[in-house]
Amino acid sequence: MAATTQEAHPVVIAIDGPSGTGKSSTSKAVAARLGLDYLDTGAQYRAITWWMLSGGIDIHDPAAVAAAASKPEIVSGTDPLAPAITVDGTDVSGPIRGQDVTAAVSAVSAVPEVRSRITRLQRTLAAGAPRGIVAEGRDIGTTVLPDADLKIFLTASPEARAARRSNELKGNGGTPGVAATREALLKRDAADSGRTTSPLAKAGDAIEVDTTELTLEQVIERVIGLVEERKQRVR
Ligand SMILES: Nc1ncnc2c1ncn2[C@@H]1O[C@H](COP(=O)(O)OP(=O)(O)O)[C@@H](O)[C@H]1O
Ligand SMILES: Nc1ccn([C@H]2C[C@H](O)[C@@H](COP(=O)(O)OP(=O)(O)O)O2)c(=O)n1
Repeated sequence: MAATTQEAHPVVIAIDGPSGTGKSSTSKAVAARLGLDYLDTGAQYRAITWWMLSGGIDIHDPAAVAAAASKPEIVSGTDPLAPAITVDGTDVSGPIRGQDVTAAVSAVSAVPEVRSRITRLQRTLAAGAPRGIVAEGRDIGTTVLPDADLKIFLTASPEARAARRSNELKGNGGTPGVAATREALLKRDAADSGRTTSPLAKAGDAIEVDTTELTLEQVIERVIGLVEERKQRVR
């Protein structure tokens, strides 16, 4: 009998959760170690928000945001070792992390026309990833890639998340304290979980990993372990 050759099918991993749970760090490392593409969907929502703020669009007017949603060209690089994002050809990877964008992104990303545009981009990138992709965000497992091979939902206590973010902002020259950072995170969680279209939510078939007491390396190993387990099961 002729030996059958099995083409490896691209693996799709969805990692969701609130801010500061470790989605970006974990997803980048998992993608790099497994040779997969990486997609930071939060960076795309931040990029369109940056463009709206730069153009003077009133981000609290959903009709104005919806009318402009299809205008900017957003291009995401998917190399986990060199994530890149441009808007109309301009590299915005620095400016999208600013406090102004962080404060405005939940309002912009709640607008259905923004979500449908960005979701389309995300699905195109995932479908074109030759070996597969690790995509991270808020609605990847529920809406963007509901057929993902593995869905992870990261959580952590508000205190741990605020301490991590505050530390990171300090490293970038900012000075917000842990208490202020905690309040801002909880406000964004509430907005992202409470919106009507595709809110932040754990998919029914997602595996929850509480990262509060885990090091980043432990979280990465846990996710890679779950990918391996999943592969064994489908073999
Ligand atoms: N398990 C962990 N323990 C301690 N710090 C972590 C852990 N995971 C991530 N971090 C740090 O916390 C900060 C936020 O992580 P990040 O991956 O950006 O989270 P998210 O993408 O969920 O907002 C980063 O500075 C990162 O290095
Ligand atoms: N799939 C996604 C990803 C992000 N968003 C929105 C909601 C989030 O508050 C912002 C920013 O996401 P981002 O992942 O960059 O935020 P953090 O770095 O975790 O603080 O974008 C979304 O609505 N859907």
